[in-house]
Amino acid sequence: MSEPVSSPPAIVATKLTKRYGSGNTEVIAMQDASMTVGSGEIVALLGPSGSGKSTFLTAIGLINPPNSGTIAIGGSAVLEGESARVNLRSFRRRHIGYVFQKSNLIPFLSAIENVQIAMQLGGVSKRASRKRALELMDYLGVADRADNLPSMLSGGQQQRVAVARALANRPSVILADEPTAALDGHRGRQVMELFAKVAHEQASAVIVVTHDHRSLDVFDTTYEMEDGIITKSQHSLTKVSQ
Ligand SMILES: Nc1ncnc2c1ncn2[C@@H]1O[C@H](COP(=O)(O)OP(=O)(O)OP(=O)(O)O)[C@@H](O)[C@H]1O
Repeated sequence: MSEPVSSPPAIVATKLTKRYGSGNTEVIAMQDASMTVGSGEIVALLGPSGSGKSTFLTAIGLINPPNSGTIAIGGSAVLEGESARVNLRSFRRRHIGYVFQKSNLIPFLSAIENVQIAMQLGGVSKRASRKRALELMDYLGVADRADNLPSMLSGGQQQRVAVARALANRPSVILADEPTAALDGHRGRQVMELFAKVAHEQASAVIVVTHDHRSLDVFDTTYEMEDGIITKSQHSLTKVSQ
């Protein structure tokens, strides 16, 4: 009998290093940062302000390449240092859902159009994209604001629309940078639980940068970042060994 073929981890980041500036103003924002995330795994990345969390996440999101190190997604080498091995824009659109600290919605499109456009750019019809957008917005409690412009929504509502947009294409990788900062405790918890559900049910790999220690129980693994260096935290070691 043949052995089952095991699929490669969804994300393998190896020894990522990023410097900003040079000479006196040089900052090493990330140093030899490595992380492997499996399909269906949800990971928290904690750490003080300025420790390099956004630098790491934007590197994995193919937005802000590292100076050195490699990133493989779904078993394919995508970035080797600053060199792209794929067309980053189309790869990002197909495989990565990103939630920024600020919602970054397109101001002249309605909330639902902001979610739909992510799907329509990939060839999904207007009708099908509207149906999925409404389902996601309903789940996130913003369906009643579907036809409003972002400027008519609260910060928390805008962020929930941004989460719906990130999930729209069922990406294999979801990256979220403090997605619950603008939400109250209850909504924040719901969003974290939604990410966990998406990870476990759609087999997406999810990395969430968070300061919210109240929701750490939803994560499979927890990493900490300090002065650009990433380590696996005791919390996740305890959880794995339970
Ligand atoms: N574009 C940039 N130019 C110069 N330095 C930068 C730039 N972006 C980030 N840095 C520096 O790199 C370091 C890491 O920043 P980063 O934003 O990754 O940290 P962070 O952990 O995400 O912080 P926060 O929790 O406050 O968002 C900091 O010292 C920051 O000042």
